[in-house]
Amino acid sequence: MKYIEVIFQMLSGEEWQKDLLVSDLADIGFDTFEDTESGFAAYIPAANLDLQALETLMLNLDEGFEVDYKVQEIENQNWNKLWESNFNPIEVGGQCYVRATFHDAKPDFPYEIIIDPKMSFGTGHHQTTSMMLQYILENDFEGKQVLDMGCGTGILAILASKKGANAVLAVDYDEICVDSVIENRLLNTVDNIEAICGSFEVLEGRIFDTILANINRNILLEQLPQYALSINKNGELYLSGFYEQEDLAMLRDTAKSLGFEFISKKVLNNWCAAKFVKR
Ligand SMILES: C[S@@+](CC[C@H](N)C(=O)[O-])C[C@H]1O[C@@H](n2cnc3c(N)ncnc32)[C@H](O)[C@@H]1O
Repeated sequence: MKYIEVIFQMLSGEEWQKDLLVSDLADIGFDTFEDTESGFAAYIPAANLDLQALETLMLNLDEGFEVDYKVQEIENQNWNKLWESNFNPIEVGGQCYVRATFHDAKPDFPYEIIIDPKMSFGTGHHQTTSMMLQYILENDFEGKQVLDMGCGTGILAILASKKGANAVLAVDYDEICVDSVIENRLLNTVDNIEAICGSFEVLEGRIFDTILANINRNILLEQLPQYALSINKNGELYLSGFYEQEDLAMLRDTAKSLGFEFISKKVLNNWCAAKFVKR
């Protein structure tokens, strides 16, 4: 299979703007990213490349965020090796250690998560994932029915399960993510995570005590009414994948109109996560 490599050279801008660009590139099908000295490279199977979407994205970058890019076709390569060379273990809140199978274990951490992300989002490295992990560490999951919407690798579902959740439903519309959750739940020997491919239509009237959703502002705004119908009274809703400045007020207002009380927020490099309770 032929692949397309796009090399992005950052001429000016902030790290969070780069993160946002990576997330937008993932939305148009880029599935592997590698840091370089002056920016990063992104990869996509040649058959999936939508050049017009890429050009539109690059034409609409924020003012002050200047990026050069070069598109070239390359032969397929060993993606796992590329990913392994870019993936370092991380610690969250001094309590949770996220590593891959090829890293040494650290048994002194109360929670260890082994992740084989291959091509799906969620190694704990992204600020939004680590803020969600932090929320899970700080809150009570014992005996809870949990939904992880937009589960990626299943990293949040796995920590919820390890923190005593009764059952976790992990949902993602990307089949690669669902396969990755199935692999990762085996690696972590948790047996109460159900993984389903789809979106909120798969919920079929199920009700949860806790909902986790790290997606993006627009999808969250679209799905909030469904979360309100799918959560118990006093159930907890944790959202991330959006910006504090531009997005939080909008999400808070919509959540409030649906009966959610805003409880707290976390912010890292302008990325935000927030906790709500259904009243
Ligand atoms: C930012 S990643 C979060 C992954 C993981 N939960 C984490 O915290 O690291 C968002 C995930 O949501 C999925 N997603 C995006 N839109 C979705 C939708 N409408 N329905 C279900 N999943 C969606 C993407 O495929 C992606 O895996």
